[in-house]
Amino acid sequence: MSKAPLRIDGRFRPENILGSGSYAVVYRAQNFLNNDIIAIKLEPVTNNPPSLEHEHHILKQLEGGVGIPRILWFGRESTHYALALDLLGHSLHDLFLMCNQKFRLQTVVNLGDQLLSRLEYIHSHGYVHGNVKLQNTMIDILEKTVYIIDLGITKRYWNSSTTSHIPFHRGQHLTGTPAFASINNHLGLELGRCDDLESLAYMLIYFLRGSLPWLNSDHEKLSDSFILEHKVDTAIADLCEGIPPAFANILIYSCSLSFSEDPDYDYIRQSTRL
Ligand SMILES: Nc1ncnc2c1ncn2[C@@H]1O[C@H](COP(=O)(O)OP(=O)(O)OP(=O)(O)O)[C@@H](O)[C@H]1O
Repeated sequence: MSKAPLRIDGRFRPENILGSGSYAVVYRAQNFLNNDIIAIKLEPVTNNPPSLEHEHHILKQLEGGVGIPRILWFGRESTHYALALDLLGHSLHDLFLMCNQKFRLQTVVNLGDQLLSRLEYIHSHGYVHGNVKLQNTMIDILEKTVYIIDLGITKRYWNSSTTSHIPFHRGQHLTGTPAFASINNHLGLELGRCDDLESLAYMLIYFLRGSLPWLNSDHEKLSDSFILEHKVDTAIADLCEGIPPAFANILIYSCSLSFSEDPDYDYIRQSTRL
C-alpha cells in the first residue's frame, strides 16, 4: 500500500500500524489538537472496488449501537480515503493466543451472548456482516464490551424499497476468512443471517476446543477448498465431542435455517445459558 499521509484532516497524525487486511491498513493515530489517541483506517483511492466508503455508510446506519465502533471522521486525504474511529483494545484472536488458546466456559458463554447481540443488531438493520471471525471482534477491557469491526463487505439482505428479501443467487466468491466461513459462503451462495450465526458457532466451538479439525497451526494459509472439504466431512458430533451440547445445538440450528427465515436469537441465547 502507498505511504500513509503525514497528517489527515489537519489534525490526525498516523503513528504505528495496528493491523491490516485485504483492502486497508489501520494505524494508531494522534489527534494533536486534543492529544486523543484514535484508530484510523486508510484505503488507497485507487482500490477497485472501493470499500471504505461503503464501510462508512454501513457504520453510519448502525451508529450508536452497543459494540459498534464510533466514527470520528471520514473523508479523503490526498491518495487515501480515511476513516477515523475510536481506538479499541485487543482482537479476540490476539486475546485467545495470549491465553494459550484456552478460554473458560463462562468466558465463552459471555462472548457468545455479546456477539449474538451484535449480530442481532446488525441483522435488525437489514444487513448481514458476512465476515464474522476472531480478527473482526475486539474487546474494550474497561467497558467489558465486545465490538464487531470490519463492515467492508457487509451487505443488505433486506430490500427496503420492496420490503422483500433480496433474492437468493449463486456465483459469488468466498467473502472473508475460510476458517469460520459458513458452508454457503464456501459454495459462493448469497449470504443470509443464518451464515453469520453459523460462523459464530464455529468461533465458540473453536474457543472451547482450542482448535478446529480443518485448521493447523498455520491455518491462514490453508486453501478454501481444503477447509471446505474437511468442514463438510466433519460430523457435528465429532466436532463438538467433549464440549457442552448447547454449542452443537447452535450449529445445528444455524445450519437448519433457510436463507429468508428469521432466526430465533432468544432460542440461541437460552441454549448457551447453561
Ligand atoms: N478501531 C480499532 N482500534 C484498534 N485496532 C483496530 C481498529 N480497527 C481495526 N483494528 C485492527 O486492524 C486490523 C484490520 O482491520 P480491519 O479488519 O478493519 O481491516 P480490513 O482491511 O477490512 O481487513 P479484512 O481483510 O479482514 O477485510 C484488525 O484486525 C485490528 O487488529
